[in-house]
Parts: sequence; structure tokens; C-alpha cells
Amino acid sequence: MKIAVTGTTGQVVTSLIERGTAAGHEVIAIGRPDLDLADPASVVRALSAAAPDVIVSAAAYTAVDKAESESELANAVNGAGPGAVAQAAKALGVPLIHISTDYVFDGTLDRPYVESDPTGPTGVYGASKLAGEQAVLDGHDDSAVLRVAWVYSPFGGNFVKTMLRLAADRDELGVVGDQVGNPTSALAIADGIIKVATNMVSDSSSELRGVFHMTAPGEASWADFAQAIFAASAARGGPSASVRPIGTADYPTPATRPANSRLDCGLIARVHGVTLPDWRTSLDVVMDRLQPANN
Ligand SMILES: NC(=O)C1=CN([C@@H]2O[C@H](COP(=O)(O)OP(=O)(O)OC[C@H]3O[C@@H](n4cnc5c(N)ncnc54)[C@H](O)[C@@H]3O)[C@@H](O)[C@H]2O)C=CC1
Repeated sequence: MKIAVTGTTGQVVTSLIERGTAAGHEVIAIGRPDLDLADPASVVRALSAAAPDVIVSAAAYTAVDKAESESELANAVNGAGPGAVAQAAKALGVPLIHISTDYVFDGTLDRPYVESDPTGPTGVYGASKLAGEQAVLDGHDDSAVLRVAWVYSPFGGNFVKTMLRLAADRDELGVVGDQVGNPTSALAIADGIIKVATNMVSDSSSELRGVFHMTAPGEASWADFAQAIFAASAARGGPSASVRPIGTADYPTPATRPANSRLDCGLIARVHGVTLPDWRTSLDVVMDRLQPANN
């Protein structure tokens, strides 16, 4: 398969290049300046020139807090941008896989969210991503929106790397304990994307299209996640700190985050045969990459 992916440096993009290439696919990563999601014409032009079998829309404005003061840019990149990607996929007549987020929900439900639950983003980033989902679904029937969450990887900036950096010179860290979600490795996300892409390229049935939740099984609070990171790090001779769970109210941020970010992934398991590895298993894989010298 020839896979075109938006972005060149993100966690999911880099993981898709690695996992896709290893699986024998050609992965063409296209980002700024050739493809700028804030410039729809550049999106259509760059994707058309790549002539792929499938398009993966993984690039996004991901600065959740900064989005509160840059709503125009966030909406252009995350809302209108994916609409241009859908336009390109439609013109090429190829399937589109668009990556979205748990932050489309308000987090007040007391169980994991299913795809049909009402959305209700609590911040600019979530609202912009929801607009992007809609633009994709309205723009191109041959699309799958995959909602992922709490993404970490050996690449780019993420929670795992932040915790390891802070533990290098702190013995104790206060970490939010009252938000729960599904920590998910971008490498596992890449494998899931490749399976969904393979299914969509070979089978045009409508049940393979639409919105799907795709996160790792098992749930954690940020404090639980931090504890697991430090246990894994200590086992590899790396830095660790003791974790003091704190409340969201004790860690104010510009953007409000959902208290319950858990996503039910039953649909993608049934329809696409995709079940990601448990989050603790994937965390070990990433920790082996981040701390290879200590293995
Ligand atoms: N990081 C996370 O915890 C979560 C991420 N997601 C979604 O997963 C997807 C992938 O996220 P990550 O890989 O973690 O993001 P990332 O922040 O690591 O990478 C984002 C990529 O988008 C590119 N980009 C930003 N603005 C652009 C523009 N105007 N034109 C072209 N490219 C642009 C960046 O250069 C970078 O390559 C995104 O759609 C994001 O919204 C969903 C839930 C959680």
C-alpha cells in the first residue's frame, strides 16, 4: 500500500512511518511547507501529487492549553484543514483515516464512552477536533475517524518524557489523580491504522467507515500512569519519583480537561478486528526505546 500521511514529525506520523515501512508499505509523510493545514489549497495540491492508495490525517494543532488563546489557528488547522484533506481523498477516490480525540467529550459520563454518545467538548482544542471530524464525515463517505487518547511514544513531546525529565531532579511529584483515561502508545496506534487502512482499501462496505474509538485496553489516572512510568524507569536503572495524587482543582490549566476520558473500543474490535495491546505492555515497549542503555 502507498500511504500518504499528513505531517512529518508528530508522534503518530513518526510511528506510522516506522511501523508502515516495517510492514512493507510505502509511507509518504507530507508536512509544512508543502502541506499546511491552515492553507487548504496546499493540502489538496500536495496530497494529489502523492497519488496514494490511502490517506492518513494525523497532523493537527495539538497544544491543548495554547489553543484557548489561539482559537482561530486551532480551528483552521483542526477544523477546516481536515475538510481539505477529505476533499483531496474524494478527488483521488481513496479512503481517508482521520485521527481525532477523546477531548470531543465532556467527561461527565460514569462509564467508557461509546461512539454514539453525545459529544460536548470543554475547550477550544476539543471543539476544533470535533469540527474536523464533521468536515471529514461530511466531505468524504469513504472515511474512518479514529478517536485516540493520552498518546505517548519514543518520539516528540509527551507525558512519559515529561515525567522522566521531572524525576531527574525531583523526589516527589504531584500528579492529577482524578482524571481517568487510556494511555495509548503511538506505535500501537500506527499498527491499528495500518489494519484499518488495509481493510478499507480491500473492502468498500459502509460498516468499515464512520467513527471508531481506538485506545489501549486498561485505564489509569495521570497519577497511576506516572507511577507505572517510574516503576518501569526504576527497573531499568532510570530516574524515578514518588507520586502524590492531586486534584484537577490543584493544577489549574487554561483548558478544562474531561474527568472521564475512557473510550469503549468494542466497535473497532468487532468491525475491524483491531484490539491494541494493554497499555502497560505498550509502556514497556516505549520504555525499552527511551532507556535502551539501561536494559
Ligand atoms: N497527543 C495526544 O495525547 C493526543 C493526540 N490526538 C490526536 O492524534 C493525532 C496525532 O497527535 P500527535 O502525533 O501526538 O501530535 P504531535 O503534536 O506529536 O504532532 C502533530 C503534527 O502535526 C503537524 N502540524 C501542526 N500544525 C500543522 C499544520 N498547520 N500543517 C501541517 N502540519 C501541522 C506538526 O508539525 C506535527 O508533525 C492528532 O490528530 C491529535 O489531535 C488525540 C488524542 C490525544
